[in-house]
Order: sequence, then C-alpha cells, then structure tokens
Amino acid sequence: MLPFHDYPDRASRDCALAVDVAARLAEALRRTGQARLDVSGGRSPAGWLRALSRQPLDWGRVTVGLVDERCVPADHPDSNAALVRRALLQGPAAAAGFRPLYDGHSVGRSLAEAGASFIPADVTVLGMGEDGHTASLFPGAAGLEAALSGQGPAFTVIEPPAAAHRRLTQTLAALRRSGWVVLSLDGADKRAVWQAAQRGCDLPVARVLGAVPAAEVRWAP
Ligand SMILES: O=C(O)[C@H](O)[C@@H](O)[C@H](O)[C@H](O)COP(=O)(O)O
Repeated sequence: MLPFHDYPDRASRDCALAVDVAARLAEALRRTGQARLDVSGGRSPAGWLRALSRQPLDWGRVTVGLVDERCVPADHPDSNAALVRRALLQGPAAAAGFRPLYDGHSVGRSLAEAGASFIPADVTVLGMGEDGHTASLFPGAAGLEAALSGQGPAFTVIEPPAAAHRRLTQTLAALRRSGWVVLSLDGADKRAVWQAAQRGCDLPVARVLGAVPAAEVRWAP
C-alpha cells in the first residue's frame, strides 16, 4: 500500500504539497545544481501551484515540464501550459525554465521534440480522473497498453474515449524514471476510485503508481 496522507482541507494539502515539492527540488539543486519538476493539468492543481510559486527556491535553476497536455492553442482555457504560466510561473518562480509539450501546430513535431528532449523529473505531481486515468492514460484508449508497458517512448499521443482534446502524455516508461511521484486527489469520489485501484481494480492510476520507485498519495475532501 502506498503512503496515503489525509488533509482536513484542500488549502492545507496544497500548502504541504508545495513545501514538500520545494524541499525535494532544493535537495536536487544541492545534489546536481539543477532540478526538474513535471506537473499535471486539469482543474485541481491551481491551488498547490500557486503555493509553490511562493516557495523560496533558486528558481533560475529549476525546469518545469508537463506530464501531459491537451492539443489546443496555448491561450485555450483547457491548455495545461496556460495553467502553469498562470498559477506557477509568477513572482520569483517566473525565473524557472518551462518546457511546454504542444507547439500549437503539429502534434507529430511536438511528440518528436518532447521525446528527443525528455529528462526524467526529480518530482512529478499527478492527478487522477474519476475513471481512474492519470496523466492522459485513459482507460479504453487506443495505445494504452503500450503506454503502460513501461517500455518504449517517453511520450505518446492519446485520443481519450470520453474526454475533450487529443493529448500528448508521458508514458509509464517516462513516469517510472521520476525521482518522486505524488498523486494529489480531491473529494470522496476520487478517494473511492483510488481505494478500488488499491484493491486490485485494473486502472491506469494503479498501473502507474504501482510501477514507480517512490510514490505517495495526498488527499483532501
Ligand atoms: O491534463 C489533464 O487533465 C491532467 O493531467 C489529468 O491527468 C488530470 O490530472 C485529471 O484529469 C484530473 O483533473 P482534474 O484536476 O480537473 O480533476
């Protein structure tokens, strides 16, 4: 069973997550002089990303990447890159390097560039949908088994069966190379999905979290 941390509310979870992510990044900076953070998108991360942007770090030596991206223009409301720019890359954190996934024009070129420039993260923060997807590894998607094999390319293209937008996403081959993976979950429904995954329900979130060397879950109501 993975470590599961309950918080009384989202604000305290977001604050604790930001402090702990910053500490891990600072340790990577001490160890190697560089630090890499890969984050997920969606509706939930804005709070912890804003809390992280306020953390004291040598942001100029931190590179922020995306776990996945919707293939939409950078100014689209569903763009994960837009979320990161709006919520994280503000104030001192604006000095961080940022590597968007989608160039806004060509999925093929974006996929090739992402794969060629992939660097394993020191810290990866994942979310989960109520269908048990994480990153953009959606149940029932074409190519999912290959993306969850743990072998092959670091990124792939996924057409979600029941969610908007074609996606570029890290595969398990990339996610399993992260130094520390945190799954951040909100609400009773997602907690129940996670518990089902822990009881053996074959969901992408279970396949991923079960294969990464160091992972934990942070939950808030
Ligand atoms: O691009 C994305 O959508 C995310 O990377 C995805 O994996 C997200 O973490 C879950 O879908 C949860 O999203 P919410 O936070 O919106 O519930």
